Amino acid sequence: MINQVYRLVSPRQFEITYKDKSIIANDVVVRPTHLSICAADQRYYTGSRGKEAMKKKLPMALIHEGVGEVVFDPAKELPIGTKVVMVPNTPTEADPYIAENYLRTSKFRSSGYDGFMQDYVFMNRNRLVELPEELNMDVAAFTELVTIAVHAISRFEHKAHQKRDTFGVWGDGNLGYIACLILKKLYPDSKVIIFGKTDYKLSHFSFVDDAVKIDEIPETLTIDHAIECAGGKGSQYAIDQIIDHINPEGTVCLLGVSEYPVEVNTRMVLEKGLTVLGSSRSGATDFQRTVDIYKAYPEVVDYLGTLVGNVHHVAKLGEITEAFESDLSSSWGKTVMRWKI
Ligand SMILES: NC(=O)C1=CN([C@@H]2O[C@H](COP(=O)(O)OP(=O)(O)OC[C@H]3O[C@@H](n4cnc5c(N)ncnc54)[C@H](OP(=O)(O)O)[C@@H]3O)[C@@H](O)[C@H]2O)C=CC1
Ligand SMILES: O=C(CO)[C@H](O)[C@H](O)COP(=O)(O)O
Ligand SMILES: [Zn+2]
Repeated sequence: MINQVYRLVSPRQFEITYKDKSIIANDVVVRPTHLSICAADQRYYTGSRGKEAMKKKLPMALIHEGVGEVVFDPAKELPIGTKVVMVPNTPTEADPYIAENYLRTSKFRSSGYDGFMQDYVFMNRNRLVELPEELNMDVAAFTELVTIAVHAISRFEHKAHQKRDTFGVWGDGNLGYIACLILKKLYPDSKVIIFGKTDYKLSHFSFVDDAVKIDEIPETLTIDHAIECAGGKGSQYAIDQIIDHINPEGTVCLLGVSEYPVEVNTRMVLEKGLTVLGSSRSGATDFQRTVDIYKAYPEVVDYLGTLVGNVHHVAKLGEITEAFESDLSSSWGKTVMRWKI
């Protein structure tokens, strides 16, 4: 069959490519229904990802956050119409010590390999996690971003000491919101504090124990562990504040992506004996754990609904551009594309 793939060819310019795909292979064929735009997609779309990466990775279909419906399963295990979340990471080997998303051989969709902006996506069945039938699909669209927080917290659980009375999360955007929400569900007795820049954004974090503006942090405020979700230039400032306010032997989870290296006060990292734990992307087990969380705590899905920002009906190429442009000018939440193309 001929599959249409919607690729970014240069900043702000998408083109359609036609790819011949065999449906006799073992792959399950999924029709994407709801896609969501990540900050990483925007760095490619706007060209801010850096010349070298742009040259190396384009042309490429963007989007690694998405859900869809099964249209064909050669093994007939998944009924047609089954709702699934698609795992963008594709490992090519297994390792007993290194998780699939850290293997240098793994392929990650929309970072060098075609993402989900296609008519049909062909996937190994171990890259699909079944979703509850009644799930809000606008929310489900950005499940991958939820898995990022779940993955980082899973790593934290294995590596951090057991005193977990107070968590600090830096970054009053999408990932910060999700990290606070998952922490509050998994550690209901712990205090979760969000540190951000903007009152209007902080007002959305209704479930946290405290919301603090980063220029008004009391000197005496301390936390046991921290998650940094600021990214970009904000990362450096956030890491500095985390190091100032974290208790000795705490764990600092770094999630924000910066295009340029940031400076870290290593002297205080040493003096306080901190563990700095970087996390990137996620794997199939994180997707399963995330869907299990949705099932165990349906209210999590309701809270995630607060993050649904602009919802776009996308039926033609120009409407993809409209969705990306409106995402750039939106101050809160995720942009979802209902994929009708
Ligand atoms: N590690 C991983 O696998 C993943 C990493 N990411 C990365 O995480 C980062 C956040 O993503 P996302 O939440 O979607 O982006 P958002 O832009 O929605 O959130 C970032 C928020 O942090 C705020 N901020 C900036 N500087 C600081 C600071 N010093 N202290 C506290 N808050 C600050 C920003 O405010 P303002 O806009 O006003 O500057 C913004 O509200 C990005 O870099 C993204 O690429 C995303 C997905 C996966
Ligand atoms: O968003 C992400 C995962 O959800 C990662 O930040 C993204 O994969 C980083 O990739 P790139 O190197 O292409 O920016
Ligand atoms: Zn992403």
